[in-house]
Amino acid sequence: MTVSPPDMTAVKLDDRLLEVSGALVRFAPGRPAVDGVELTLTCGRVTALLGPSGSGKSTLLRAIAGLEPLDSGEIRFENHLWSAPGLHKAPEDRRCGVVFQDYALFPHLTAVDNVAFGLREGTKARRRQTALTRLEAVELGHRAKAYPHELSGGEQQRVALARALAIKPDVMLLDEPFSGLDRRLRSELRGATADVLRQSEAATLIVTHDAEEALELADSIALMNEGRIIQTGAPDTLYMKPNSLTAARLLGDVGVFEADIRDGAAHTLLGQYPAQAFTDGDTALLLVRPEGVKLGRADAEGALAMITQRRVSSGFARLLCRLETGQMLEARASLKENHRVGDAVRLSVEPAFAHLVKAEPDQG
Ligand SMILES: Nc1ncnc2c1ncn2[C@@H]1O[C@H](COP(=O)(O)OP(=O)(O)OP(=O)(O)O)[C@@H](O)[C@H]1O
Repeated sequence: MTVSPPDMTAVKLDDRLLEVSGALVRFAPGRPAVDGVELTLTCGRVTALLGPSGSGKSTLLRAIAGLEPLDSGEIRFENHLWSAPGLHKAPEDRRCGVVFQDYALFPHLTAVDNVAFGLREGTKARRRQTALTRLEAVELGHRAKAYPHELSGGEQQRVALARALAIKPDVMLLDEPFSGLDRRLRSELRGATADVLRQSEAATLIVTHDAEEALELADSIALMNEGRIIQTGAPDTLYMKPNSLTAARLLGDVGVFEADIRDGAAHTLLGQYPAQAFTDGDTALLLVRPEGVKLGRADAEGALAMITQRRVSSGFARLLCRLETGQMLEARASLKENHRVGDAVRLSVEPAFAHLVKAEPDQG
């Protein structure tokens, strides 16, 4: 049997980190825009920064790029200090590639000249050749001579990506890079963009407020709320095991049920669930993802409910069900199943899609 040698490149990339610790940015009295953020980005990996509007995502990205000074905390790349109070490495010395929401292409330069703009080394002809290679990497070599206004939104996005990658950055920062594109194009570009970014071996941070986008393209997701990172982890872990109701809601629809912890189990309207991490008397919430809700006939086991709404989504039906207590729970069903509004059903939940979290005073 042949044993492959260890992949030294991967090991080396994993060791190249951008580390944000205790980062705080304050624009005005009151809650800071970025409030003590801890975040690590790894070279060769794509991290999505997901959070609601105003949660501080762009400010954090700008602080990493060197466009916003820190009031406290620090930012280091490979242990070299980039930012700290009173210390600020200039943006052009950080080897950060940045793609802004509006792409910020120069309208008077062709695609290839836009990409060549940031290159400093070599003759003009050499820089153009490098720019062309970068454009080809995003499958736009054939549009090299086009001006931005002659390019579609998706093509402009790829020119901006090629331009940011042209300097072979250590860190790539993208602020809502797909937001100006229609839904179909957005989904097409996501996968391709993530592949290009991984191949670039930069540590990548993509800011988004679209959960589907974050789940689809990232190796890891950092959830941001009110200036803080509230949870980080692999997409599926975060989706299935959020650490709070806020984290769960940032990633998608979730049903919420009070859970009474007794004898090591969580007692809920939807049955009992193991609750090893809790002690008797705790108040917890059972969070249920719609994909895990099973619908049985009215004479089956489970909580009795009535379907109050049926909506067709891409590839499945969303069924809104009202339990006897008046609580609502969303379920997903195949389009071929003949569920109708007014049908009585029994609801049960696949344990893998149910997750207990601590109840917080402001949650409900
Ligand atoms: N230059 C600035 N001066 C004053 N306040 C600012 C400035 N930039 C951002 N803020 C405030 O800081 C907070 C965080 O803003 P930020 O743009 O980082 O959020 P965001 O999560 O990126 O939001 P969105 O998704 O809407 O872009 C907001 O309350 C915003 O109003």
